[in-house]
Amino acid sequence: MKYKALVIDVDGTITHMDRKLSLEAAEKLRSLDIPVVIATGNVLCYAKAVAKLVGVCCNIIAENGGVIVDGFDNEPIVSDVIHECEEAFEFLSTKYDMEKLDSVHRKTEIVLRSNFDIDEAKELLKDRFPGVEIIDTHFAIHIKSRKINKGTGLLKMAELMGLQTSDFVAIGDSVNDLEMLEEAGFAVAVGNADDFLKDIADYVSEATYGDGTAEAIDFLLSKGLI
Ligand SMILES: O=C(O)COP(=O)(O)O
Ligand SMILES: [Mg+2]
Repeated sequence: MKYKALVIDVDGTITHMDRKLSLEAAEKLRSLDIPVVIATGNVLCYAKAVAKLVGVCCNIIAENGGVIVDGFDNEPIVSDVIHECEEAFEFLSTKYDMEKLDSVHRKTEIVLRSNFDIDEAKELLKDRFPGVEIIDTHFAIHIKSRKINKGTGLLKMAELMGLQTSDFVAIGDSVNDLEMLEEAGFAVAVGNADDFLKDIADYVSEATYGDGTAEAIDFLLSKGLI
């Protein structure tokens, strides 16, 4: 089977831990003759810049599926899920000294500096705010709605592109990629990925970060899968 598109995470998958872009991964993505969708927990404007500079513009799943756009100048689809996240944040702010990140551009979730006990916060939210989850991507802490994730984002993006989610290869590194990899037709975890992601992947790269993405793309090309 030849997959028709690729959906790829950004931080930890085409960037290193210091968030510097892997030029090798960018080169590989840019050279593909199938559409490449950027899927990230970052905000839309950041994801658009990534897509433009990497040269894979511009089908984007931003804010972990909360914001979706299929074209640089098209109107984004923004999920109306911020309210419960805000309420959960206000509640946690009575317990911890919390710092919001990227709040000016964020429309569907709240991202925080990792300076509080996340496991304790998860317990505090569990019964009070069942519709909200806290996830740690190793790059930031997200208070997000359980209604959306990169998997629901991929479902919507596939519809917009006239494809099935099974037509996609998905590549990721962290907890916020799990649903996307489960939804796609072929799942790739880079070498630095969390173990639970490697457990469900069809291919696990030896190499890490962008080198892992480059390795996976070479593998997929060598097998005629893309
Ligand atoms: O936004 C984050 O926390 C991580 O970003 P990513 O989804 O591109 O890895
Ligand atoms: Mg990531």
